Amino acid sequence: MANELKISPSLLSADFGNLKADLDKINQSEADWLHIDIMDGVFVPNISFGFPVLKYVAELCQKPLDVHLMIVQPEKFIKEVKDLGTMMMNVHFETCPHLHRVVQQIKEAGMKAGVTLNPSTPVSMLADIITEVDMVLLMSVNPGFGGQKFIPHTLNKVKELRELIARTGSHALIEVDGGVNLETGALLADAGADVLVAGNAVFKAPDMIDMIHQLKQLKK
Ligand SMILES: O=C(CO)[C@@H](O)[C@H](O)COP(=O)(O)O
Ligand SMILES: [Co+2]
Repeated sequence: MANELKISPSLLSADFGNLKADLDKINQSEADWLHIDIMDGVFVPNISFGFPVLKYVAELCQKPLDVHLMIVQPEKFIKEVKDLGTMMMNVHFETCPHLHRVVQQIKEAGMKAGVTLNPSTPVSMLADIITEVDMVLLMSVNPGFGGQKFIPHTLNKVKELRELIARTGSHALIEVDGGVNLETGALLADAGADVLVAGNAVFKAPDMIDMIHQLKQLKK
């Protein structure tokens, strides 16, 4: 269904001692994508996983990969991201002084291009690029860690972005990342989000597959 809410579980909250078991569950679930957070300890105060580990994840995961790069100069890694078989490459607005060029490079490499905004970056900063991007990823926490509390102002940003997309005829999807659970997810779906990223809510749930099913039921 074109209008269905998409769910992208965030690998950062997986059990890395049992990664294969968690990925098997994702494969069996109604998850639409797998969200992968790459951090460099420079743009954000944390380091996550690199390409040797992700190569293994990509081999095991049957869902399209939604890669979120929290690194400086993300354009240096377009080839490595593409080689994982990535569907959507998300770069941060705050790390790309030449954002238009980076978006074109991602698309030329054969991936969809997403642009991510930190909580303090206004939606209006995307006015001149919105028709070029496939997705906008709104951070609803400050990036760097899973398990943080949802920032409610994100709901206003989703509505504002929905208006910008309608006004410009952009086809961009709206994805939201950080502190998403059944409660905040319902509010986001209502505000107009297309894709919800959920880390702790999915991977720490007693029944991951059922939690993904419940998130999928939230209506846009
Ligand atoms: O990009 C990030 C954090 O920087 C996210 O993708 C988190 O991994 C989401 O985790 P939860 O807030 O849903 O636990
Ligand atoms: Co993320």
